[in-house]
Amino acid sequence: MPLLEIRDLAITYHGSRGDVPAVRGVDLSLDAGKTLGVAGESGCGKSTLALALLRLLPAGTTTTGEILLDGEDVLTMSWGRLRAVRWAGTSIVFQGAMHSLNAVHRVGRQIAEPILLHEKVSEADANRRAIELLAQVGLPAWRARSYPHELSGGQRQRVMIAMALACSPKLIVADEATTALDVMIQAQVLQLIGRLVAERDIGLLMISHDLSVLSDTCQQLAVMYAGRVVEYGPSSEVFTDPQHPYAAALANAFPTIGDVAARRTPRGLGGDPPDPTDIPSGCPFHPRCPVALDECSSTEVELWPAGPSHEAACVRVPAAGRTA
Ligand SMILES: Nc1ncnc2c1ncn2[C@@H]1O[C@H](COP(=O)(O)OP(=O)(O)OP(=O)(O)O)[C@@H](O)[C@H]1O
Repeated sequence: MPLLEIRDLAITYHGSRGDVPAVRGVDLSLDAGKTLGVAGESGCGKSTLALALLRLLPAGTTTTGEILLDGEDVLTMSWGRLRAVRWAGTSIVFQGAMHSLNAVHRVGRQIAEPILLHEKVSEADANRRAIELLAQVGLPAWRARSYPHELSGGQRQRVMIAMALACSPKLIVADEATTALDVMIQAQVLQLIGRLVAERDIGLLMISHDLSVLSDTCQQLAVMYAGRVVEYGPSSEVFTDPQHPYAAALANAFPTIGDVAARRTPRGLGGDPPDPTDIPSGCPFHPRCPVALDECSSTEVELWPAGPSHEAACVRVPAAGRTA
């Protein structure tokens, strides 16, 4: 059984602009100890998906489908069970640790807090665990007495990772967890996350607009556009041989180390993603697609096989791969 199985997930906000279908029929799965990256431009529904995994969406949002964590549906479990799942089952690392950490408490205390809340341990034991966790993310014990403003951005993000690990979760969701950091620190923090999840057999669902960052860290990649997954498969294939024109554009939108070394300019992605209250008919990417066919403005295709374990939702994927 997969650690996480998302089935036909659809999420609609009901806001002042009317209904916003932010996630539309997403299926994803992740095994324990494996890493899955979810990529896409701003507004494609990545954070909405992440928040749904812990039922953190605003009240009144409509969510249908299933989010099975070890076979148990997060969307229908009791509040008591959900409290236990938050931290001990799934924990989230957000972008911008300064806003997620409490400015008036020392970071050691903030790491010890979820341990005290979820486990029957003494304060001294929780503090000892906090110091061990700091060591695991590369921070010395004396840092436990620091306040968030006394740390650098990279150190704060390490504290967030220590907090996320505090109650030994089965799944970590990292939502743009390294985006605000400079490139060198980002690489260090990504390496740290990768090592810790591998050592502890934790599933990692990592969200970023940057496909190249995800392809370095994750084994599987899902590319989202206008609330749907448009390509899904092994990282190496999706990044180096994308089948959907949007995934291809995204893969080209960021410079690789090779591009930087050769001073090549990556191709930009023209236009903007659609307003989710007014998604174009057919394939939602067709107005921006450089290789759109006539049928793309009327037909929205489902994901279909583009390889043995690779799927893409594009009419141009060779017919041999199609199941229907
Ligand atoms: N509380 C809300 N009420 C109404 N609409 C919302 C709400 N939160 C998000 N949305 C809309 O849902 C869509 C998806 O937003 P979401 O934050 O999931 O995208 P994203 O891919 O994570 O973008 P970003 O990378 O900018 O965070 C966007 O169009 C956004 O405006």
